[in-house]
Amino acid sequence: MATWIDGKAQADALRETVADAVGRLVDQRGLLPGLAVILVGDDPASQVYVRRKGQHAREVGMRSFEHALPTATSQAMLLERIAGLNRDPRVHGILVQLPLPAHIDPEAVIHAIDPAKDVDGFHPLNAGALAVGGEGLVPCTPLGCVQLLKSQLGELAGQHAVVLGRSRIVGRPLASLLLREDCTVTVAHSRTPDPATICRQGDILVAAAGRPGLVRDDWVKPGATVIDVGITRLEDGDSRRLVGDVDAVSVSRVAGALTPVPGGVGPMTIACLLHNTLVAACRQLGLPDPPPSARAIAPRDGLPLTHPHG
Ligand SMILES: Nc1nc2c(c(=O)[nH]1)N[C@@H](CN(C=O)c1ccc(C(=O)N[C@@H](CCC(=O)O)C(=O)O)cc1)CN2
Repeated sequence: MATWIDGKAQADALRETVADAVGRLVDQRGLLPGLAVILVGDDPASQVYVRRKGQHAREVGMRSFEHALPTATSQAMLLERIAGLNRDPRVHGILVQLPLPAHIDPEAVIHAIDPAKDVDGFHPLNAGALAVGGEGLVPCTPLGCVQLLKSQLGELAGQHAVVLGRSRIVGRPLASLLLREDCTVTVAHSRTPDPATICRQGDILVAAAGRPGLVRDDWVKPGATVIDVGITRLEDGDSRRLVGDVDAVSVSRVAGALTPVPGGVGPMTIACLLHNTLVAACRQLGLPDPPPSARAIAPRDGLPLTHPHG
């Protein structure tokens, strides 16, 4: 039976570390990191995530700037808002919540954000830096996945990691990050023939395909560490539930360890956003990067065998 990797507990620990570092920055340097989050439209899930980002930013002692814009906002108006935030010295991190309404080109929006404030790590300068092993800002979900893997396995060097999915937000940057950790990396995607056979070769398997329940027990190498990035809302009459890309019931019988949905990668995404905002603030002021979170990446043991969040 697999061990559950508790992303919520890891995210709590990372937020505490960020809060300590923010406290030191305020006390010793008089610097208050600021995070600006822009939401266009009224997608209910995005509203939840944006509200949580603002709330968690305030809880770790940062300044939070929340910009809720109507669905009809034009691309030009959005770009103007971003230009204002790029100029604002109180703002060290800028994020535009995705997805955007169909009339707005996400590429144009991502390009408009100052790369030094791009705490999502999506700007081509940051994506390029990650691809060539340079110093940029790293997308939050892949960063969270690597922290969860390190919490479980310690050293990742030499592990064969299979990443299922090649999106710009998760699959591609995660493959680069895992290479940086000296893993052997295979990326499988929607055009890969026989993905089950490829996935079954992974000591680490990250499912980021956006297809609920795709990964079943016969896709998983016995004892593998499985990270489930998928979050799909299923509604069945009055009942609603969140499901991942992994069929947790069958996979938990084969895997060595597995992240739950909810309570796995999702909470780490927001905690890593706060970490990125802290890093961005330090860099903009010419200060050294804060040390990586010892508490959040220390291997843990004694984890429960039951699903940690019900
Ligand atoms: N600009 C961005 N847009 C989006 C990103 C992103 O990283 N940057 N990622 C996702 C949404 N997202 C953060 O924005 C996100 C998704 C899920 C969670 C989370 O904590 N999920 C919980 C379940 C919460 C629920 O009840 O719905 C969990 O998995 O336990 C946090 C952040 C797309 N857009």
